[in-house]
Amino acid sequence: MITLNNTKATVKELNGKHYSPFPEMLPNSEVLLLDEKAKIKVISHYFKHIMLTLGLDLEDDSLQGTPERVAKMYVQEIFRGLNPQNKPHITLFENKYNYKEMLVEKNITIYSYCEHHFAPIIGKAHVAYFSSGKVIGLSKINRLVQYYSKRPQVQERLTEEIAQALKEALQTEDVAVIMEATHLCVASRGVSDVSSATFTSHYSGKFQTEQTRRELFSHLQ
Ligand SMILES: Nc1nc2c(ncn2[C@@H]2O[C@H](COP(=O)(O)OP(=O)(O)OP(=O)(O)O)[C@@H](O)[C@H]2O)c(=O)[nH]1
Ligand SMILES: [Zn+2]
Repeated sequence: MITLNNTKATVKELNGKHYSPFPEMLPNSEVLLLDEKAKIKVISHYFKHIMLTLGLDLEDDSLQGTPERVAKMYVQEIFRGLNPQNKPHITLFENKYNYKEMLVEKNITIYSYCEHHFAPIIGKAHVAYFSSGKVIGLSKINRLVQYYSKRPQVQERLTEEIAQALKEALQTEDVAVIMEATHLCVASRGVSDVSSATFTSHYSGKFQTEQTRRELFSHLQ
């Protein structure tokens, strides 16, 4: 039995490569208390079960480390946006230069994962805003997009979360987010359509007017 950080969580060690019953699920409230190391331990244990259930040979030296590799990848990389401690610190500057026009940060790489299949969502985000007196460090826009992407997502929520975070950071409603992405759960399995893409957008404040949107689209062409 392994005890994790004083929580009631216990997991039974697998007996060699034989399949054992699933360990008891942790309630969500206790999962949140686990630190990264403990989460990696629990996820690798479950992933080992998945591999064994699929009939994979965990004695194989190429597969032996896979449960821990996957667990580390989930916790420290592709789902790191689930940990609020990883939220980027946003640097704001005074708009001393009195820049009044639209700022567009385009072609920000999106690499997210669909929450239904845990398959990649790959695409681009374009973000625009008008300053309300504060200017954001450019790279912080990319970092915010990355942070919300590193979660199991649906594209609609991802678009809204980015828009909301920018509004809070910049203290303005004048924000637009446009996203175009390919969902590998649509392309590589199921309906297997490799050419379709999904387009989502959020327009608020000044971006609700036709003229401002036209200007934004002209920058994106
Ligand atoms: N709205 C929305 N749907 C998504 C997104 N990513 C994946 N999906 C869809 O989520 C749906 C899940 O539907 P289910 O019927 O439960 O899953 P499924 O049986 O695997 O469906 P198929 O993909 O059609 O084989 C699928 O239609 C996916 O295409 C997203 O970002 N937004
Ligand atoms: Zn999916």
